Amino acid sequence: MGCGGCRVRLNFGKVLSKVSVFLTMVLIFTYFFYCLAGLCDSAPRTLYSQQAADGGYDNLDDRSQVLVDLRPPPPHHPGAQRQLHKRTASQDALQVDAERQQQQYEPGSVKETNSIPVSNTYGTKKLPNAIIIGVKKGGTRALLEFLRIHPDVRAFGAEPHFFDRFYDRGLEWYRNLMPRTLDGQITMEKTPSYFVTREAPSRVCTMNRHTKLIVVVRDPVTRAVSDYTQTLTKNPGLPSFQSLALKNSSTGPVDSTWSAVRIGLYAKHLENWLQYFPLSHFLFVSGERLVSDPSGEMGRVQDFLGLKRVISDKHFYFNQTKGFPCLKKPEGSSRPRCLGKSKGRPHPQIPSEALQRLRDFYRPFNQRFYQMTGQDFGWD
Ligand SMILES: Nc1ncnc2c1ncn2[C@@H]1O[C@H](COP(=O)(O)OS(=O)(=O)O)[C@@H](OP(=O)(O)O)[C@H]1O
Repeated sequence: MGCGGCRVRLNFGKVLSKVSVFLTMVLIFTYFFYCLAGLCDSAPRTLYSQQAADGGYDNLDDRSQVLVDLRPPPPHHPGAQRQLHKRTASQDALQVDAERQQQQYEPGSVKETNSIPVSNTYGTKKLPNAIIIGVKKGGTRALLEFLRIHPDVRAFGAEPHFFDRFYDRGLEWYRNLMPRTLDGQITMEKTPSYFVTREAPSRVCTMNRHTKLIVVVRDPVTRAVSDYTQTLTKNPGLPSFQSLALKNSSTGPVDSTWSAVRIGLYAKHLENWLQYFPLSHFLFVSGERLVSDPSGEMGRVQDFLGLKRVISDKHFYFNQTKGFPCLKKPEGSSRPRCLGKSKGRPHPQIPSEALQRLRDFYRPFNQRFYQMTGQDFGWD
């Protein structure tokens, strides 16, 4: 009786173990076929947020690159992944800004759907070696986006405003915003207001006196109108350009205290920078030539940065509708793209007399700027 009961329990146990082996096999095969169907590679999506934290936009189209990038980070970065989640509110805000600015690219008529987000957990975050310090409305976004197609350039997408607004947050905060770079790659950012910020030169110099500085300059009169157009878009009730640029209801002298006018006094701002950096540390990019001959201007920029000339004619096409050069293949995309609507927008009509007054006002400052830089930008 006792033996019989034991045998029954033994048989029951054998059946149970066979069933569990069978169920395990079913589970293994199901998972195997599920993976074969490519449905178990959800990792890239979870890691995408990290890539965003990097400030990079590496939406690679090549699926194999995804697998490469999914390898664990190198051993000298054990905490890299965890660290990426430790973000401050301001970093989040900047990221939103970066994404907004990234949307300044127009995907044309077709929505980008085939790019696969991947993370970049390689490399280290470094302080910038080169900064686009100005000028506002000069063409700084175009320059940065053109540079980003170079494999040896990694740039933070938004404007970090470290040397003017957030200096008290410290260099570590700034460094953390930067994308990761590998040996031989350069780190860049652009914040056009640095050029006109009194404290910026000494602060940049304190960070690294070897920093390369790029200034995109544009005819100060057109630049002022462009600046005004941007403010007008945000604030449609703004007084007329001429009433802001000229004192005494447009009858008096030019009002150089108005920021749209003041920013165009390039020689004055450059004097401040030259107290901390020699001229050899600067490259002055012509905003006009960046539009009329982007590859020519990009050649100069690559030489200045010590980069191989990779960006060339074949990367650009002229978009007739936009009226500007656009990229055939911007970073992270296989589709041609132009900068967004806020770049290259139509300017309001300004009375020619007001424009002439401004032209006359700027002439001596422009001449001085040409002398200082050894370059004639042909604005007169
Ligand atoms: N390729 C291309 N596409 C579109 N726009 C281009 C391009 N190259 C230069 N530009 C000129 O860039 C001007 C905006 O300058 P910034 O990017 O420096 O502006 S900002 O300071 O970052 O707001 C912008 O000024 P507006 O024309 O007044 O909109 C453009 O003239």
